[in-house]
Amino acid sequence: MEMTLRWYGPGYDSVSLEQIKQIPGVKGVVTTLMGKQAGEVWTEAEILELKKAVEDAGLTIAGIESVNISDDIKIGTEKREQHIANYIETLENLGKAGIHMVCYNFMPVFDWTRSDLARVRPDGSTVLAYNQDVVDKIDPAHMKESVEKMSNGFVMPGWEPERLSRLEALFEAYKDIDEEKLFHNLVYFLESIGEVCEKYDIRMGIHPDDPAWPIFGLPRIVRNKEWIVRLLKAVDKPYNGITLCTGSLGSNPANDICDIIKAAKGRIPFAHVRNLKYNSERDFEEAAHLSSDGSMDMHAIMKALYETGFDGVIRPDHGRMIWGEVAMPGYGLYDRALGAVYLQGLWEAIDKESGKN
Ligand SMILES: O=C(O)[C@@H](O)[C@@H](O)[C@H](O)[C@H](O)CO
Ligand SMILES: [Fe+2]
Repeated sequence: MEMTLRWYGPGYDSVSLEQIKQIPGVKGVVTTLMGKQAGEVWTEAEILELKKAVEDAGLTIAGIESVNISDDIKIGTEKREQHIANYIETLENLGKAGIHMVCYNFMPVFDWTRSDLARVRPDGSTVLAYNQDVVDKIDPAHMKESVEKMSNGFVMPGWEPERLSRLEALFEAYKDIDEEKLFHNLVYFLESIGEVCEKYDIRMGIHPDDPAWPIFGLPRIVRNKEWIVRLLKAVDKPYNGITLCTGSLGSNPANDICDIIKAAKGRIPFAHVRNLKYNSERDFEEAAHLSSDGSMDMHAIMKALYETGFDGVIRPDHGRMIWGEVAMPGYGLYDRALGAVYLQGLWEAIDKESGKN
């Protein structure tokens, strides 16, 4: 496994590459071109510039998180073909630059959703949290204002101002899209990019929906073992894989993460490993990565990855805000660094005890 940290790119991240380089065991980052709108081409020159910035700091680009998919592709509008052609060109340019892992998601309109970006935990840290009752009261048309107030002035992934100002039109465009249509459009997209992925040995990792159930009346499909297995079978090629995100899949306690890891064996190019604390059926909050701080068994998760031969890119996911750090919610340095080292500690122990090494 290759331990990394997510880095948002020059000008977008409060964490520097120099800081990331000092986290033990972290040799690479997963990054993106933040300024790009979904549907646009990433040129070779832009990719090489990003690559140079990372490599000049002594790190590597282990993969891209994310090359976002436009709503036109998800809905299947007449702009879909052009956007897919642009996506293929982007993959070609990434492949030429030696980048072989790409994360994306297929959530309509929103990326991840939380009701609280700074809930205070008993230890005084603040975390992202989700409460269904609060979300049920949010009028999606006014979400722009609420999110802007909550995000400390940072741009949140998937919640870019450009997208939020088109909410009403977007909801309208999705009105006939149910789970089956969305799934069909996802398969269509994956089939269309097969050739370029195979040519450049690019492994695509779809990120699960977060939380793992439909919200605001919009369909969400990458949310449990059944859908994941169905998707892996529908395009049964090594390039079609998943980003195993424990926090997203784990938002639904009915999801057995270790079982999903086993079911997706060999098809997990990327893993996001973090812990959550369930407070009730309708409320969860993020926790430190350490098992005892939340509700998940991180040792069992790392062991399932180990035992299924996981050889992909991995990163800690959302961290708590601790020690007075001011950063994009979930993406400070300190708690993610603790997470990266803890996960490597688990892996080292599992590896040594396996007797294989
Ligand atoms: O929850 C997060 O912050 C990330 O895991 C997602 O934003 C993820 O990058 C996207 O869904 C993948 O496209
Ligand atoms: Fe994730």
